[in-house]
Amino acid sequence: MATFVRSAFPAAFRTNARCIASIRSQSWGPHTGLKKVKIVEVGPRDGLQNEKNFVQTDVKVNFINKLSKTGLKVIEASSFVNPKLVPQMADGIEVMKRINREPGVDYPVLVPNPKGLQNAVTADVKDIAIFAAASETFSNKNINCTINESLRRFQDVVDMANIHGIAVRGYISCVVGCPYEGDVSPEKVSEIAEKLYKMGCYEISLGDTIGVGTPGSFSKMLRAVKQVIPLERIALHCHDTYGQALANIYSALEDGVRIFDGSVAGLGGCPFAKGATGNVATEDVVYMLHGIGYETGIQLPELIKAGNYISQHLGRPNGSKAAIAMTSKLQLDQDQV
Ligand SMILES: CC(C)(COP(=O)([O-])OP(=O)([O-])OC[C@H]1O[C@@H](n2cnc3c(N)ncnc32)[C@H](O)[C@@H]1OP(=O)([O-])[O-])[C@@H](O)C(=O)NCCC(=O)NCCSC(=O)C[C@@](C)(O)CC(=O)[O-]
Repeated sequence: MATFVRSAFPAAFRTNARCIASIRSQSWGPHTGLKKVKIVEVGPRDGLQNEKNFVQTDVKVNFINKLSKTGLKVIEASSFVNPKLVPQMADGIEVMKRINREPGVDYPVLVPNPKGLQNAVTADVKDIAIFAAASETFSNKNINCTINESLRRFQDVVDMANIHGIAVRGYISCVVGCPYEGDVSPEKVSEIAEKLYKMGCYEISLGDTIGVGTPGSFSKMLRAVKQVIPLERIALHCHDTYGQALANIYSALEDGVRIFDGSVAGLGGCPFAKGATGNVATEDVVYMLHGIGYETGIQLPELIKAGNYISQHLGRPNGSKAAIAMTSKLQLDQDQV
């Protein structure tokens, strides 16, 4: 298992003054000797952004409030993007103003540009995520600019975020495959990961946007990324289009990754990646991790209740196999939620 050697990285990487991430300083790497995993719940943002029918703000707020009671420490709550392109997230400021923010829980929102950052400041957001891609075509379709142009914009966003004491997470989409360009090279991913990390992102989430990855392609990609950023700053963001997400997460665990994104009930999809299905269901990830002996701090029955709540509102069955099995086993009747 590869372990990050701090001295291999320039001092500027370790003590980047622009990185507000001292408040995110908890270390998740295997070097800690602890079997701890951090879960980043993206259901309220990635899970809902592609829903055709508008989910009422009240429902979004209740959903996030329920997630806040599960032991999750990070809940990605919304995105501050062009509402004409992603109308489902148009109420992001309202959502952020109305949720009960639990102490010790972070509620990041996606921010693509300075305008989104201004909205984040208005909504008293403390944590944002910028989102780049490892494929030029996807970058253009998703955020209407080249990869290089997006990195320039993100630098402005990070600089503004630093002024306001807002921490910044970084995403990279299409880390193993692109819906338009096919295979993506590990070197391209590591190049962008390094730039986002140098910019001051406290964590880099590697997104398999269309869920095509396997443990084989993930392992090659991770090997490249681990050369340029500390292992404990790497997160994985798996979609389950090809049913590979849990296998990919298990394999990444073996490679030392300890931060995983998930979306309760397996909700999700990207409006700019046709055919991509939902994220890996957080309930399934937590069930697997607890089974192996990892601590997540999450109470699985409460998480299942939150997933059942939103599934009920969307009018479809919960997409998590663990949730379906445990709902009937624990008699978590949806009427109770
Ligand atoms: C990036 C932009 C904004 C560029 O959009 P643009 O068209 O290049 O920007 P613009 O500056 O020309 O503005 C166009 C209009 O958008 C407005 N606008 C501009 N910015 C904002 C903003 N922040 N908030 C609110 N409004 C905004 C702006 O005011 C203007 O309004 P108009 O004059 O037409 O009325 C646009 O392309 C966009 O919003 N794209 C949506 C991207 C998105 O949300 N994608 C889905 C999330 S990414 C994802 O799901 C992948 C991930 C993270 O989960 C990981 C993975 O799985 O791979």
